Amino acid sequence: MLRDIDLQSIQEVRNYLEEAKEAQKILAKMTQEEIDKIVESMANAAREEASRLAAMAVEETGFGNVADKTAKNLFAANDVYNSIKDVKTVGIIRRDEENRVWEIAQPVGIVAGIVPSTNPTSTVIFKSLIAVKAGNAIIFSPHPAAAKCTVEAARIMQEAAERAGAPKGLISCITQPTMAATNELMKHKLTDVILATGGPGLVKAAYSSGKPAYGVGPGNVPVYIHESANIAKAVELIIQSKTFDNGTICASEQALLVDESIKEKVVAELKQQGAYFLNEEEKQKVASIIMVNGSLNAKIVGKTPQVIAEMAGIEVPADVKVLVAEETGVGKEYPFSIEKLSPILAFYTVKGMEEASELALKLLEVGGLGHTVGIHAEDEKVIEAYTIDKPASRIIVNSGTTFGGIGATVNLMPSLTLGCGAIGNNVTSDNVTVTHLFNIKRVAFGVREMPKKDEAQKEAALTK
Ligand SMILES: CC(=O)SCCNC(=O)CCNC(=O)[C@H](O)C(C)(C)COP(=O)(O)OP(=O)(O)OC[C@H]1O[C@@H](n2cnc3c(N)ncnc32)[C@H](O)[C@@H]1OP(=O)(O)O
Repeated sequence: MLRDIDLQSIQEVRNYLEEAKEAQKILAKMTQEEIDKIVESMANAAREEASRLAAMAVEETGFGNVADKTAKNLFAANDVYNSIKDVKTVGIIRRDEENRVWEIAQPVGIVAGIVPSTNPTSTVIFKSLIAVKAGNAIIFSPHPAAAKCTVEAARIMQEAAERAGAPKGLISCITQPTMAATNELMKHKLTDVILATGGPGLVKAAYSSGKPAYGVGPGNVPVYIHESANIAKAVELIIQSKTFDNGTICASEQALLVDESIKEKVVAELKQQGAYFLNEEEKQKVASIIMVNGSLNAKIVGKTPQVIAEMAGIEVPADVKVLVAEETGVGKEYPFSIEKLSPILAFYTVKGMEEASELALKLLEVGGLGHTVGIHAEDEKVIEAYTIDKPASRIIVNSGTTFGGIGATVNLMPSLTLGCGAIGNNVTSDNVTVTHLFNIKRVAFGVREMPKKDEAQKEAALTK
């Protein structure tokens, strides 16, 4: 039985879809220069509003911190923008005269953008930029716990687009987030593609909608520290990455797999750089708040180690950056082994690469198949042997996995929607970007002829 609010929100979606259809028709007639001007204006506005949107997101969700959320918004406004601004997306985008094939960009039309509560404004900036650059309209479905800041981010993007000549209704956002509205958006005949970033339930709903969908599965990133690693540097990179926005990015480190031969040095370095190793009693207390009803407890997501410690009934010094628990088990019965989206790390000791490999696979099977793994090592032979069979779409070497995964510190496509490939139930293993939001039509000229029928028969007789 639908409630009044469901009916109202469904009507809101239908109105946005009608407006988006008209807006996209206008956009589809624009030149590359006109579209580029609009996208540039959007990126500029995102840059100007980065810190205000970050503050709104922290206030509304209680996840992360303003400085890092500002950096995340700026990552979308700068890195993502720079990576797409020169991509051709209008008309004939490639002429291969040697093979006589031309490629023509065809916008997908209307994109449904599902936005997670962990990255509620940066995802809007990112998805708006790639959708409009590819010639599409986009309608956002915000997470209920982050609706205000997501609506505001979409408003800023739309107004900036309009200032540069875009039509009304190109970018919009559901203001009353209900599952009825989100389902309407995902299933409606006017919706062409879904870009779903968020919790597993919603990604599954996107795949079941019958529409083409780019969904993003969960991460559970294991990071191997091999004995050849530069330990001090590796620990510095890991702490910076793991603590960014209090651990809310799905490519952030979840478990360290450390060679036994260097364990003592790694532990000392971690302690030196702000890690707090939980004793057995403290470990049990923290373990008891990591999960509720078999899933991650949203109350610990994006919180500081001090807040998490207090929730667990323990006390840690004010300068602690990350909580670490030594662990040997893997699976839902071992809460430290799951994706925690907070500054909590599991620490495993391994006897060399083979054991690390087996353990990494088990950790990925708990919930991060196809997502991301990391390795810190100087020996390239080890790097090659370790990485080659990993079921992960991004294998980040000697860099924090948060920044590596999203393409900030390695040469991967800058993105806030990270595909996990078929093994993660995703259609792509790419970092999703503008090229995923237009289709390519190919004009192919005849360059050879099929053999004529009688000639083909003669040839067949001769070869008998
Ligand atoms: C590159 C990157 O970093 S992408 C990051 C993407 N990854 C993630 O977001 C991590 C996965 N997310 C999660 O695990 C969870 O969202 C958490 C732990 C962060 C927060 O959890 P919670 O808010 O408690 O739960 P959840 O996100 O599942 O949603 C709560 C409710 O809102 C509903 N909801 C979520 N999104 C929407 C939406 N767009 N529209 C309508 N309803 C929605 C859910 O269906 C759920 O409803 P229910 O309580 O009736 O089942």
